[in-house]
Amino acid sequence: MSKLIKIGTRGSKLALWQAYYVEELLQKNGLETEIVIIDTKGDQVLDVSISKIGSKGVFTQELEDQLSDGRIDIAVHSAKDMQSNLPEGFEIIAFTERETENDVIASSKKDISISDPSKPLVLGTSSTRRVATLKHFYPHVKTVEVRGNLQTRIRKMEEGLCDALLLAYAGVHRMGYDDMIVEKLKLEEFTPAVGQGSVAIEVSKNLNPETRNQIIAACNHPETEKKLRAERAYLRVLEGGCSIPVFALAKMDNEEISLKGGIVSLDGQKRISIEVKGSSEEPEAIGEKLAEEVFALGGKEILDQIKSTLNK
Ligand SMILES: NCc1[nH]cc(CCC(=O)O)c1CC(=O)O
Repeated sequence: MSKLIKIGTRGSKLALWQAYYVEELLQKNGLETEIVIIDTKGDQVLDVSISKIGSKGVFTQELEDQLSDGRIDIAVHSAKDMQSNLPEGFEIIAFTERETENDVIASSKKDISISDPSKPLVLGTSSTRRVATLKHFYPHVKTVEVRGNLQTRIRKMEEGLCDALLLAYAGVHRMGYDDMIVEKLKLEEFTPAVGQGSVAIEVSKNLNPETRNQIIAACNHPETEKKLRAERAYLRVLEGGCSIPVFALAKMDNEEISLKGGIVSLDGQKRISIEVKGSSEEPEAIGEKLAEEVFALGGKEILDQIKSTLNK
């Protein structure tokens, strides 16, 4: 008999969607499940920007505490929100099949365009990558910081804080707000954050091997896993979490991975974006090669400058 799998998740609607999605994958494979909702620091502190709370583990710490003592067996997260280096004793064992990776503009208004400088536009976002990318490609667009879950952000937009929101397609789609999408942004400009669109399953390294294998068989999407390993290796070299404006997107064709990625300075002045290729047998090596080449082109200076600004 297989054991009951306790799925730990944050309580936001998007987090719950992810938990139910994973639950369904597990149940389809004959596993029994239970969902445990856990409150995290990132959910409680809504008035301080994430980059100021300290990016490390604001959304993951409490889930890891419960993984350690066995109150939950797996923690479900947006892959994008996972630090590139997990604390000792934890590992990601599965990445679910990736959703469309693009960023999108979502609004209740219809006449929104980011490429027409004659139309003033205020976009709500709290991502340094999105703000810096806008400054680089669309300097006429103004931004305002909007935090909170998707529902809260939409409410703030409708109250007039901004004209539209800049969000991941995956989240908007999962929450059923497709009809608010006014523009799907180009991957070449708004290259997504590492991991965007996939759901990651984190466990304690003490999880019993049989359960571990059952979870992998039920939930892991091997192509997504290889792509995200390449992307995450890039992020690991840069020691960045989701608060640093770096980006990377892997594509896989047969057994070859091409990884496009780079970094953009906070003021949008400098942006490096390149592509490297390699064998999907060694995805991490591709991510490391990307980091090396980005650094060689001046990325290290941009990164150091970003880190010193964010740590002030
Ligand atoms: N940083 C918050 C976050 N984490 C994951 C998603 C969306 C779903 C995903 O990318 O998997 C979002 C919202 C957003 O960026 O618009």
